[in-house]
Amino acid sequence: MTRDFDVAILGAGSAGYACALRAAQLGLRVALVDEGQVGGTCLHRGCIPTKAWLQAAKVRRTVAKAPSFGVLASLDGVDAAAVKGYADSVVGSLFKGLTGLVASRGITVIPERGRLVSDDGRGPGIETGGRTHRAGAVVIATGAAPVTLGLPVDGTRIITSEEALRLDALPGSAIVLGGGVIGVEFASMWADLGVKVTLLEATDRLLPAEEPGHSRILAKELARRGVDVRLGTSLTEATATDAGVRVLAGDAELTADLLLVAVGRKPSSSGLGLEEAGIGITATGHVVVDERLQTSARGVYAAGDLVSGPQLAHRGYAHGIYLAERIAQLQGAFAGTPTLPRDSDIPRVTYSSPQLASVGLTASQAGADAEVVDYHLTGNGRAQILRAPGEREIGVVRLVRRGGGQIVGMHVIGEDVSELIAEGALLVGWQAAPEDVAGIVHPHPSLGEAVAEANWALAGQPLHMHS
Ligand SMILES: Cc1cc2nc3c(=O)[nH]c(=O)nc-3n(C[C@H](O)[C@H](O)[C@H](O)COP(=O)(O)OP(=O)(O)OC[C@H]3O[C@@H](n4cnc5c(N)ncnc54)[C@H](O)[C@@H]3O)c2cc1C
Ligand SMILES: NC(=O)c1ccc[n+]([C@@H]2O[C@H](COP(=O)([O-])OP(=O)(O)OC[C@H]3O[C@@H](n4cnc5c(N)ncnc54)[C@H](O)[C@@H]3O)[C@@H](O)[C@H]2O)c1
Repeated sequence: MTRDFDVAILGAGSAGYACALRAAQLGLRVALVDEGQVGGTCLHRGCIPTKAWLQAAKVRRTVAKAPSFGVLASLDGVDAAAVKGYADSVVGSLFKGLTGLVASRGITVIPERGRLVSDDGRGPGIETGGRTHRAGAVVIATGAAPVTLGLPVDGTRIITSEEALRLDALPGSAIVLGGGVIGVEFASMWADLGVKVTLLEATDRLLPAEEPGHSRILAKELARRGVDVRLGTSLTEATATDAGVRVLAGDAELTADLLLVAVGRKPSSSGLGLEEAGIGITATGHVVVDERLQTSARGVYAAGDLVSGPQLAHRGYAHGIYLAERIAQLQGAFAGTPTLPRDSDIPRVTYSSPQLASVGLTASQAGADAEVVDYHLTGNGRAQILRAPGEREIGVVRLVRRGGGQIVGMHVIGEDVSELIAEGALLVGWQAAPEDVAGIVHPHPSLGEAVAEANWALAGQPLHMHS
């Protein structure tokens, strides 16, 4: 039977393009269909541009406190158009590299809107512009889009993260709706760039999935930098006005130049032909899959933000790589063992100031026999060097161990601590016990020593820590 491709992928974001790259590497003939640009949300409208804006915010904060390090500098302001230019240049350079890589692996990119076509005996397919591309397997990876709660999003006064990243002038004031990852990153970044920010969160804490103590530290730290953090506050009405936006939230009426709506992202699963193919979609819009990411339609799989669980780029990569190997295995092109990581082993980072990073279980999720160690970065030489003199050190590394056995969680908060979580992912993913890793030497002075110190404490041999 002649098929156009071994695998056809709908959506070229983190999940889709990772699947394409790995499948091509394994010798499969691959089609990658996307109506937008290869790289998807993360590269063009998500991870990369937000982190570039956060870096600009950090530079401004650093310049503002330069004199306390003995360096004389003056802060003249922020040129938002130039910051956007810098963010665009980072995206552009990564995009160039990615498109070159995709081309070098012989992947056929189809730059069109597509939809699933059921298996008619020749395999499932993707239809684009009246043409059907049949394949041995189809991967659906169409991602997610902002939830707007029916608010009148106009892209100017009432916006989502998509428009926020395209601003070439900063607002004087902003209301951020939602104290999840997007809300917290924008609130932190805008506050550091000089915007007056009000942050509204419906639950009683920011970043509800993180350790409660770390949520409290974050809220306090944002408030210290001028963010008006309002917890337990839902918005009831938002109206764009000539001057900006008017918002009713709880008993308060608030005004600002703009409102950023950041209350979650809904899977983009409708209008793709999935229901017609008999594929289950949950009330939240997630595609129903089994433990191998297979849908109920033969030869059709789903990956990334479409699948219930943390909406993270690196989870998308892991799904894509797994599916490429699984499909290649079924087609006789891969002899290895494809492994799909558990969602609980996937690390998360919020790149605000301070940063929060975590992997595995929180202390309360670990249960009654959990042992917890908090190593405060006040005892860490590198942390002391990084913070401005006179500033209070608020960083903490928390390790959670279950019943005298393996480490099941690591949760950190502090400046520049995001890179530490890769070690946490190794500890949790390899089910290490503190005694197993107590002999691993960490460089001095480094933030990583805080992880070693927490491990030593759990192994009953704390060094720079009172027992
Ligand atoms: C502001 C923001 C910041 C973020 N920061 C981070 C971060 O720092 N770290 C992190 O891990 N995650 C971050 N994320 C989340 C991350 O971007 C997503 O988890 C990731 O992009 C999901 O990948 P995906 O492949 O599932 O979907 P996407 O990347 O959304 O890709 C889906 C692709 O499908 C295409 N598509 C959809 N429908 C069709 C169709 N019918 N036909 C053709 N093409 C179609 C779209 O054009 C898109 O390119 C952030 C998200 C946002 C919004
Ligand atoms: N650094 C990163 O990894 C990163 C950065 C940005 C986005 N993302 C991903 O994008 C996804 C979407 O981010 P998000 O922040 O939009 O969603 P989220 O689910 O992380 O947070 C949404 C927040 O909005 C609150 N909320 C909901 N309705 C509300 C209302 N009516 N009033 C006030 N608050 C309300 C929720 O309680 C929650 O805290 C996340 O799941 C995340 O995984 C990741």
